[in-house]
Amino acid sequence: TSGSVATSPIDSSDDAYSIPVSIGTPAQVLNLDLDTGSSDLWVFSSLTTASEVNGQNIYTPSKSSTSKLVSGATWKVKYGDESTSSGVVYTDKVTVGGITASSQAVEVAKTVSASFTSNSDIDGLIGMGFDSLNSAKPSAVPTFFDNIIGNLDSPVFTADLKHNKAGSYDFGVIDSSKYTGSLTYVAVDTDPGYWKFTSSGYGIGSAAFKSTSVVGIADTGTTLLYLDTAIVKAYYATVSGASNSATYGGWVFKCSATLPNFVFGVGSAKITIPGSYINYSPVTTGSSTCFGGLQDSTDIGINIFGDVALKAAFVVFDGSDTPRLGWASK
Ligand SMILES: CC(C)(C)S(=O)(=O)N[C@@H](Cc1ccccc1)C(=O)N[C@@H](Cc1c[nH]c[nH+]1)C(=O)N[C@@H](CC1CCCCC1)C(O)(O)C(F)(F)C(=O)NCCN1CCOCC1
Repeated sequence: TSGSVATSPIDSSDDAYSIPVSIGTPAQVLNLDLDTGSSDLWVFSSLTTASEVNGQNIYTPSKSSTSKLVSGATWKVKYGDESTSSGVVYTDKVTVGGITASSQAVEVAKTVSASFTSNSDIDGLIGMGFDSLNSAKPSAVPTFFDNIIGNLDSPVFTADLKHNKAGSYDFGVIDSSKYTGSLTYVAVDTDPGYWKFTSSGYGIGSAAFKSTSVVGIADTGTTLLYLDTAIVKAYYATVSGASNSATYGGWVFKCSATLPNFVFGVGSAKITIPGSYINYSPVTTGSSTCFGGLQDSTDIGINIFGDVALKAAFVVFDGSDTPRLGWASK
């Protein structure tokens, strides 16, 4: 089997990309953030503290004839941006892009942190990282991808994220109409559970490409591109008036600045991020100071090829026995 689901940016800054997910019988449709940087499928629910729900769609297990409580199971996740959620676990029928996992662990939130409450565009997450990152106790529960992979024509899902318009996630098929040229594959290190790979270098604008190994994760759940200090400094050295602002917690520049393209290498292939993608957004609405889409990864401790990078490419997440990532331009 194979399937495809449209994914849309939740806002004009492409802060995150959500997909409609059907849960239960009859179907309850929630908009979940497909996140390759984590491995919990969790949802706002009828069990979520009422004061912490603000406009999100909720999953009500008691209204589903196929829901089952997983006795004694609990979960708790904390994300890089310090947001948290926790609760209990049900199993239920989950369908994404026409593909159904008949008994998917659905982690039902009893409590969520303020940043989730304030984001009415996201009703939860569907983690597509490796199972080692799953937070359920006393034992981890499989991801949606893990549950369907055996039924897929090919053990893959692909990401075709776009700037300010709908893209798609496909499951079980690599649609060659969605990219140009050929796919270049790189190995994935699944420790500790991210889609971690080594980029072969970078180029700034028309400057010569610098061959150097850059280890990072392909993370659909992270908005920006986070790389080593040296690369980030070299990039913003070409942007007159750019500075690393303590006030705004990162590199900023005049919104009118012309930004050079940023190229990253994957094996012998090169992915070009248009300079315009590196103008993330004004630091506050209406400001003429803009925050960069490329930021320093030092405080994170790992380089992250987030949506700013991913939306410049077509990416194959290959979950075969030897996991790998395929990259192509588009
Ligand atoms: C808010 C913002 C200025 C636009 S942002 O650029 O910070 N964007 C957020 C995502 C977002 C978009 C829209 C609204 C709200 C939040 C962002 O990029 N957050 C990253 C920032 C980060 C990463 N690392 C350090 N900082 C993050 O936490 N991403 C996680 C998913 C997010 C969580 C908040 C809600 C949206 C989805 C993530 O899963 O991709 C992750 F990989 F970064 C992460 O935290 N993975 C957690 C893995 N743990 C390891 C231990 O076992 C449990 C799982």
